[in-house]
Amino acid sequence: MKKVLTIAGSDCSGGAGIQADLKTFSAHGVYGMSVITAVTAQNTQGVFAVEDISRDVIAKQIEAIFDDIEVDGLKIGMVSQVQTIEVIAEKLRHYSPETVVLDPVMVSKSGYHLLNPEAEATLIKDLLPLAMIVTPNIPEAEVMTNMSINTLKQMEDSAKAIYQMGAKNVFLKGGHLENEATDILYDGQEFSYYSSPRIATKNTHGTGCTLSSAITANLALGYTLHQAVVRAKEYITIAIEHSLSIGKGVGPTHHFYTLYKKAGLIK
Ligand SMILES: Nc1ncnc2c1ncn2[C@@H]1O[C@H](COP(=O)(O)OP(=O)(O)O)[C@@H](O)[C@H]1O
Ligand SMILES: Cc1ncc(COP(=O)(O)O)c(N)n1
Repeated sequence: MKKVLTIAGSDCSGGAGIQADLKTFSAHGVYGMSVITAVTAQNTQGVFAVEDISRDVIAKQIEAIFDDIEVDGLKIGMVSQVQTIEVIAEKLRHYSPETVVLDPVMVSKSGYHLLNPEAEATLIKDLLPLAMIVTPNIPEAEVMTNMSINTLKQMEDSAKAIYQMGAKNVFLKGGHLENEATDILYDGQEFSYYSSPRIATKNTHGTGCTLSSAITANLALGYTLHQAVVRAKEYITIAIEHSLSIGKGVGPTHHFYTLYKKAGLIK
């Protein structure tokens, strides 16, 4: 069985972060492991508290995994603080895993800064070069490039600018624009486009976490980058289509729809 790791924050309500990542991994039939960078108190309505895990305990979690278990794919989500980023980068440089997906999580859908704004430059400097692919949403790409993005052309310009910062592949998600949900991949030479009809739902809590975990799982399973992205886009589209009206706010995606349907548990 392929073994896949998420380095991210915990979302106690189970919609985003570590919890979304592990559900996505399970749905892909890979063995999920987690290094927790921060514990958040959040739900479908907002983020109410965050406690960052110490540098030392993050280091120990990473060592505990890599010193014992082969890691076939790894994703990085919420990293909170400069010291969190520095210790992750130091450990990854030591263990040099090949397949690293970086989701540069910055602000939650409810507007909470999950990444300290002072740590944005460190994330770009220390983590971008270690990643095989980086998956910003539009607000994150705007922060990274200081550009405003309202059109597909502006998405392309921003993806190019992120590539020039040292990313090997840039997957810019278009969920925050109107019309179709079009994401783009830039590999330094050409653009590929991945579109799906926009689904009319408010339940998109954790979509970014889910998508980057699905890319990671598919890469670990041996798919090429392009195949992994196509499969992940299919996965997130089904997960949003069957998203769950759990809680009073922005509900989570459905990770097991396809599995349950195949098993005859959903008619
Ligand atoms: N309403 C929607 N209908 C269909 N796909 C969507 C919708 N909202 C987001 N997506 C897709 O979900 C994925 C995550 O999108 P996005 O919302 O841009 O990221 P984030 O969750 O990081 O803010 C992307 O593939 C995007 O195109
Ligand atoms: C611990 C944690 N990590 C990431 C997100 C971003 O979630 P979204 O994908 O909805 O932007 C979150 N809300 N909480």
